[in-house]
Amino acid sequence: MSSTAPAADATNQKSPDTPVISGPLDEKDRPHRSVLSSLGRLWPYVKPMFPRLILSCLLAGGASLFGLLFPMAIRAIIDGPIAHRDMSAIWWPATLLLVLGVGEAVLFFLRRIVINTPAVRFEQRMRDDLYEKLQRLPVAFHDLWPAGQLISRSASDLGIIRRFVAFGGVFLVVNIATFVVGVVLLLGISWQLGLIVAGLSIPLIILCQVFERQYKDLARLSQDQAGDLTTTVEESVLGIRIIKAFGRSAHIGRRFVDQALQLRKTELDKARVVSYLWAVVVILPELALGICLWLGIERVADGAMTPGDIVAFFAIAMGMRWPIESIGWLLTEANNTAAASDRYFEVLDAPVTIASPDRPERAPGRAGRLTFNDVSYSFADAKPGTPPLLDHVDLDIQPGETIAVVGATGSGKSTLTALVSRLYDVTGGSITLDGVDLREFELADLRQRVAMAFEEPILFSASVRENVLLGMEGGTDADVQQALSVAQADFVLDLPWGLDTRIGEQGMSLSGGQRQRLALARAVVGRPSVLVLDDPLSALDIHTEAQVEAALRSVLGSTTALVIAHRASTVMLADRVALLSGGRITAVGTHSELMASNPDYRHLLASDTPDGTHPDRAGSNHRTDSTASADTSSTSHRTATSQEGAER
Ligand SMILES: Nc1ncnc2c1ncn2[C@@H]1O[C@H](COP(=O)(O)OP(=O)(O)OP(=O)(O)O)[C@@H](O)[C@H]1O
Repeated sequence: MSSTAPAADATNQKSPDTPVISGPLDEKDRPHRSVLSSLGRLWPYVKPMFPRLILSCLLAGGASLFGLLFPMAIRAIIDGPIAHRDMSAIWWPATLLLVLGVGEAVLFFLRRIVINTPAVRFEQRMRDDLYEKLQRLPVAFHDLWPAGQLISRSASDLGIIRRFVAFGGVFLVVNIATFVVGVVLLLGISWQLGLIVAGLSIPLIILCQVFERQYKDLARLSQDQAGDLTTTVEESVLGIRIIKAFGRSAHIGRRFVDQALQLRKTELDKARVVSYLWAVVVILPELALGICLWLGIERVADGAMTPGDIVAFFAIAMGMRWPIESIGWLLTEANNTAAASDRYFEVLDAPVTIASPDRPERAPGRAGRLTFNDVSYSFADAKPGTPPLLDHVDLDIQPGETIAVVGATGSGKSTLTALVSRLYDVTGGSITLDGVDLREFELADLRQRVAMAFEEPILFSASVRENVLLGMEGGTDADVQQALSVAQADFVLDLPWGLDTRIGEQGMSLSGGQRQRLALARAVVGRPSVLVLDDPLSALDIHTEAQVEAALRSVLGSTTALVIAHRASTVMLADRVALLSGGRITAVGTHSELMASNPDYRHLLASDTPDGTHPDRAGSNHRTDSTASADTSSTSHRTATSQEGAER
């Protein structure tokens, strides 16, 4: 056995360099970043489109400059042909006006053309990276993150970021540049009046800093609240049957309304802060222009300025109003984008704690000996000091052997089986497959060797064939049909379009038992070395279960299997049974040995007939003994709950 796998501590005391998986952080736990630093993190995505962004800035800047030069042409008309009553000289400033007007429109049009495609690609690359990261992040991450938070990050947040990078950011740069160029032009016309307008920048800078401090937190809060709202909508859509069956629409509706009201309050707080900013941003230029008008008229009267000067000055100053006023709105967008960027990178920065090793083991063959060596496991969010859920578990499963894991509800059976395909990694000890630590396999390779079927069968919005193969390379219709036959799921061949019938969400409705059998077919289709069955037959009636088990035996004869069993009928599939109790495997033996010798096991699998035989199984040719096929006392509960969840 290779020994390069990392040794892990069996307790919940994490070493300082263990990457920690956490859910969305509270505000107090988040690192504080300035808006610039949050926006700066977008650079790797912005970089490929940077030349286009520069071009876009130049085009928008050129258009704004044309706008600013407009008044200069008017000044030339007033102080030239009009003042000298010489209309023959009007043609060139008039032509200039026309060129400037058409040029401004053409440049704005070109700017849009130049930036549209790269902006859409930019958003797509960010979304692809987020999706790819979500696929690589371990199940422990997804356990802790509400789906709505992830959906909102990959949808609305990315829209906010794209709009700012392609539009808001460009105009923030262009409008600041327009302000600077405008001030230079004004200083050229009259340095005294120009200084008054230039002085605007001082209160504006102070104001922006105060605004940033107040607004960014609110922007973040509102995006988080929108994520929570998305989670509520998602849960109520997925759980609509439960909500309706319990008549809880009003209750869930109230929860939604409460959250929506919180979001509304935050949006109103944002609007309040923005309105203060806007009020000042709009008033400041008006004040400056008022002062300039008063002084300007005096200067024209004194002959220090021509009428053309004053008209040009005010036309330029008026042209600068929008760039100044829009700074308020653009700062709002910058803050929204910074908050969205923080939210995006929180997911991208999350550690991928379960990954392929640098030099994976390429052990051939499929003997399938599965060994748990002193395995411990604690959930990442378990309180420090709580005992591990699994504690020093030792179990050796021979190639081709089927072991049933039996234990009380919540004893850790599902967690134990999830360790086999590294949905979670052991926190102590190791699991080996044919002597190789699971952490030394390439993940894709491991998950080809180990297949799982869960009690809650998830089907995707796709055809039967796609659901069974789930991307398995080289899978043929013959493979699918064989797997369907093992899982007793041939019923799909009678569906309207056979293997092409769309099922899953928005597809053909299937019953819970039918879905479980399809999920089982998915598990067996790849002929894995190890099959992990997490109570995948719980929704089947006993007759169908017996048929599936009979068909499964042909597969299990050559496949190592770990089967979670809640009822004796499922235990019947196994060669041996392992009892999980208090985090440990406390007994291993055949069903009859444990029934005879272990009171805990007897208690868990208590028979429902006086002689221990199930009425439907007595006399059948299953591997059985006098106590074998009885359903457990917990069966009715399990079946009820699984039907509640699974039957459609
Ligand atoms: N992601 C998680 N984070 C923290 N605790 C968890 C998580 N998932 C499960 N648990 C807890 O771990 C314990 C074992 O859960 P597990 O699903 O493995 O039990 P089980 O034996 O399969 O139960 P059942 O028979 O009801 O399916 C439970 O107490 C459960 O609440």
